[in-house]
Amino acid sequence: MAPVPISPINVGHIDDVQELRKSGPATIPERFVRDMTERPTLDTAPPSPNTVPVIDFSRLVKGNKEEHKSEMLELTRACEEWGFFQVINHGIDLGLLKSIEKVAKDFFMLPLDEKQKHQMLPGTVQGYGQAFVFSEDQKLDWCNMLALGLEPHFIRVPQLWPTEPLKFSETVEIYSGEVRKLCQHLLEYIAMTLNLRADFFEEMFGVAVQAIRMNYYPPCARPDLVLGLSPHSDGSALTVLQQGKGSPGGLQILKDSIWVPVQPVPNAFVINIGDTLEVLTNGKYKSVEHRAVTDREKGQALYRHILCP
Ligand SMILES: O=C(O)CCC(=O)C(=O)O
Ligand SMILES: [Fe+2]
Repeated sequence: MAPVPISPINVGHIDDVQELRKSGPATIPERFVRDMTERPTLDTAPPSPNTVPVIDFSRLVKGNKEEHKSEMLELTRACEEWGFFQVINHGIDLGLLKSIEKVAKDFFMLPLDEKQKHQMLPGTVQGYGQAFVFSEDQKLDWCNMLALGLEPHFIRVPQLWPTEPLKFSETVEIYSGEVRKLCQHLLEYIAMTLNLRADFFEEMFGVAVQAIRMNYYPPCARPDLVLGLSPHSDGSALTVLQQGKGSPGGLQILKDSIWVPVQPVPNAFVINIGDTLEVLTNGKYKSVEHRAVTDREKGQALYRHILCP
């Protein structure tokens, strides 16, 4: 047993979901079982036109006039009607995408006591564990999380990698730099869809704070009873998600009162508008509620990156 951190918040006993899965895969402890109203319906395929818009980033950057214009219109529609879009042809090296997936997955596959050396303290969102647990009565997510805070100029990645520390830190740092640039460009195009100067947000935010997180949703014998991640909206300006290769999906967004799955597109990033942009645009662009569901057979590691002013 890892030492229980001393904290003024009593969050009760929190089982590690990967360990639960190993010891008694069919038993779902009560704290993970959702109330009827919250349980996911897993078999509802979305009507086909009802899918999250896909933005071809290369057409925004170097498309001809027509291509650029139609992509900008699609971006506007995505921000207004969905609050979510997927970005393809984003220019980030696909090898880097693979590497980040590997380091994330490798971390989650470490023995529990290795991971718990970086245990998250209750009420904080830094380190390994269950984030956002604030009380004993709260239902728990079927998810393990590794949260790494980043600072604007100096990216401080803790040495979390027991065997190859450099590989972990370096990969995360290089990747974060690339994702930051992509976010900045997207914010420029988003500003332009609002008839603002391209550098409007950059000027307003200054050097934005970046935070990164890795989520792992182990397979769950009863995906109908649990949630991988409770419904929420993000407080960020923009959030960037990378769904793992061969991922069973799991991200769902609330659209017209229906939970719509975001079908993974190979090598794409899923981008969503956070509360900050919703407020700044007076609600024209939406920060949409979303959640994650689990899969019976496949686990999924997900890399999440947020940019907040
Ligand atoms: O894991 C997912 O699919 C969603 C993650 C998410 O919404 C978040 O980290 O804020
Ligand atoms: Fe989120």
